[in-house]
Amino acid sequence: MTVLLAIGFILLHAVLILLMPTHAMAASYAFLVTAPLLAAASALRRGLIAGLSPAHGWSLAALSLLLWTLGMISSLRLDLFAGNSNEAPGETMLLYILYGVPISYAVATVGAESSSRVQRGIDAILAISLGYLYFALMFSWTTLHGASSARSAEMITYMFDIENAFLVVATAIRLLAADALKTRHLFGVLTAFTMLYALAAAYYNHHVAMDVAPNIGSLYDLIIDVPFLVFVILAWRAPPRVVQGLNPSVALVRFVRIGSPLLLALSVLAIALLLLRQRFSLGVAGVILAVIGYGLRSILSQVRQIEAQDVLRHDRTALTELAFRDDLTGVPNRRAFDAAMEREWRIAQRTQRAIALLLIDVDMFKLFNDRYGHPAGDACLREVATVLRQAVQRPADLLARYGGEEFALILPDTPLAGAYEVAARLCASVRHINLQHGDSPLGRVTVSIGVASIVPTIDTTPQKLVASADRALYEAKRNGRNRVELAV
Ligand SMILES: Nc1nc2c(ncn2[C@@H]2O[C@H](COP(=O)(O)OP(=O)(O)OP(=O)(O)O)[C@@H](O)[C@H]2O)c(=O)[nH]1
Repeated sequence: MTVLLAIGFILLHAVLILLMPTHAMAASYAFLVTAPLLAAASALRRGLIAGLSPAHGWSLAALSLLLWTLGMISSLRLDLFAGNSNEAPGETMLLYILYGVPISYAVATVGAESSSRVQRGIDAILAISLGYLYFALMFSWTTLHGASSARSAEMITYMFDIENAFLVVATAIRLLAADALKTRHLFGVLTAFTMLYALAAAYYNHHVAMDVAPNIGSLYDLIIDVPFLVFVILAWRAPPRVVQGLNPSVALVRFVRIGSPLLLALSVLAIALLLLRQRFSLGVAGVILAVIGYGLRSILSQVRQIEAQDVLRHDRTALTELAFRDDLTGVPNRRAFDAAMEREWRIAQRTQRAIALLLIDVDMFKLFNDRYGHPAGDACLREVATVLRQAVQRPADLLARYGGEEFALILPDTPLAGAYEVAARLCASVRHINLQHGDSPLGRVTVSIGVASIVPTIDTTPQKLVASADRALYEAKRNGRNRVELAV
């Protein structure tokens, strides 16, 4: 439907030029102003549909198109009401040039790394400076009344060529590296538009305006309608399949995401360098601004990267903590026990010092659960863990929940006698909290502890230490519970 309307638009444009030869200029201007206005309206509409981040890009596209429309209106005013005869009046040329600034800003900022306010502020300052430098460069070749010579008019045409080529490359790179469909749609439309516009403008500026038809009102004007109408058609519909199917490589996406904010600084630098010959101090100021803008942006990017790394490191530490901690009791879990045992065993092997292991089991815990319920059982385990943790004194000792109602304590550099002392203290500590247990002979919660200690040799393993402590624990249970037994 939009395609048919666009064809109708062009046909009507042609028919009116042919039917009204005396008013061809006015008739043609009406179409040349309407076409970019329609494109701006369709960009705004798409922005409203797309929502947030790309909306900002669509609004910038609309602003670009409006600036271009103003350029055409300015040309209309001069041609129809001021009897202009110069091809390159400054005001009109400037508006055409400024049209590229919002698109450049969109290329630099949409979906890019510039999410902080300061970064966006720097981008905005650079974009405005870019506009001002364009302005200065433009008025070094022309005045409000027009270019002083054919050479100056030609220079302005080249400036358009450079700007248009730059916009094609910039939008195409963003299209190729857009990972989100909405961003891809935005830059897909902008790439198609800037390409067609660059071709149309180059043909019109170099061939039509210079040689065959210097004034508006010829059939050549239809060429100018085309890019804007294509913009309307593409922005009106949902993204076509070819755009949906693009699948950029992660490396390219990252490169462009990080690099695109630098585009503005580089553009300011390029225009400032061009200005150096005509307006030296302004050119130098532009170069300095570009360098400072680039530097500040890089610093801010690095600050954000370091912040992100800090958050990651913090999260990783928290995750590791979680992975090695028992949820219920807060003491290290079985995984942490295994790692610690491995580590301490190797140290003991190297130093030839004894390593002791205590296996601590809550007595008649099944009956406790049955009588008081599972939640009360959980609370009991938490309390026992707290008491055990408090009773462990050396920093190198590691208390862990071994499984179920069983805890384990690794005591590096501890012979059997010392380990027995610790076990007896733990046993007494649990008894002294006086946690009621109606089905236990003592009427309160107690623990049994099996103790083993080994000086590791070539043919012993940590598993042997665990098995010895386990046998001792079994003995403690068999001998009446609430007691410590040593492995023989
Ligand atoms: N509430 C609670 N109970 C648990 C948890 N883990 C294991 N248990 C229970 O602990 C009980 C252990 O029972 P048993 O292995 O028969 O040992 P016991 O009843 O303590 O008997 P003895 O060890 O011979 O004194 C089982 O009923 C398990 O369901 C836990 O995280 N919370």
